[in-house]
Amino acid sequence: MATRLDGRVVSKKILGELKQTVAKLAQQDVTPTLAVVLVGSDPASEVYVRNKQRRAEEIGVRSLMYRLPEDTSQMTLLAKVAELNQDPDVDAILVQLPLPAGLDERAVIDAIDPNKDVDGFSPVSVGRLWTNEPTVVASTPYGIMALLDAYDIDVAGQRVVIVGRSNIVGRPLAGLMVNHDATVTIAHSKTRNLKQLTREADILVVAVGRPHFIGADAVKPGATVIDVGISRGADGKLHGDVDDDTVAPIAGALTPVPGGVGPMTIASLMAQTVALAKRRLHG
Ligand SMILES: Nc1nc(=O)c2c([nH]1)NC[C@@H]1CN(c3ccc(C(=O)N[C@@H](CCC(=O)O)C(=O)O)cc3)C=[N+]21
Repeated sequence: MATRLDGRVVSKKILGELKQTVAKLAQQDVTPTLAVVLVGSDPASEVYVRNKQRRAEEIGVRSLMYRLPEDTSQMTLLAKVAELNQDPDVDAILVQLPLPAGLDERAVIDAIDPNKDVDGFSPVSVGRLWTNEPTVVASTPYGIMALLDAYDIDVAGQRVVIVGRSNIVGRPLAGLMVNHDATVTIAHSKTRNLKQLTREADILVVAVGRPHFIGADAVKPGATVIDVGISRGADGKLHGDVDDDTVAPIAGALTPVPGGVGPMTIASLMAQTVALAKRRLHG
């Protein structure tokens, strides 16, 4: 039976440490402040927003939430971003993705001050990631690396297959994995013989957003399987992309959904918000 990579336990520990850091910053009159913009409503974003508000409160990070209506114009959204860029009390800005159809995601991301871009989506941050320089990185990939590290799963020299090439998970995770000496393949919807490929993975990461997409026949026995998917089923429950019932008995390690990558994403977002706030002290 696979070891359960418990994101709740690991994130709790990280958040506990952050709470102490935040308390120290408070003595220097710094309150790390995260501004979140959610346009319309996306189910995965709603889960994220709810949980991060809760965690921010627990550790003393100020979280400002801006809910804009589904029919918000590009101009209004850009004006909101500009306002947050200029606000000296705001350390970190996060615009929830995906944006409703009709809004230009790239233009919005490019409008965020790279020094406040806590998702690491700005071209500057992406460039730094791929040249292996210190930078803010997307919270989900950051959280996955932290989770593997907590369980002493070393990625160096391992064959990593990432299914999904999104800017928020697949691509940045590939960069981090390469920086940590893994051998990385990114698979996607056009990949041929996907199963054959995923069966070669020592570490398989799945981020496609389709429940039960990966079954036992797509996993090498003993492999580490990271399930990034999160969809709400007709039963109202959250489901990942991996078929837990068949994969858990053969995998070496597996992240549950919920309770795996999700909580790690939040802890990583908090860690990077605090890191951005620390720059107020050192410039
Ligand atoms: N700019 C941007 N950055 C993101 O990182 C981003 C985004 N937009 N849009 C939406 C997705 C989705 N996402 C989640 C993060 C945590 C949970 C999470 O807390 N999951 C809990 C759910 C627990 C529950 O409520 O039952 C868990 O898996 O245990 C879920 C989803 C971040 N995303």
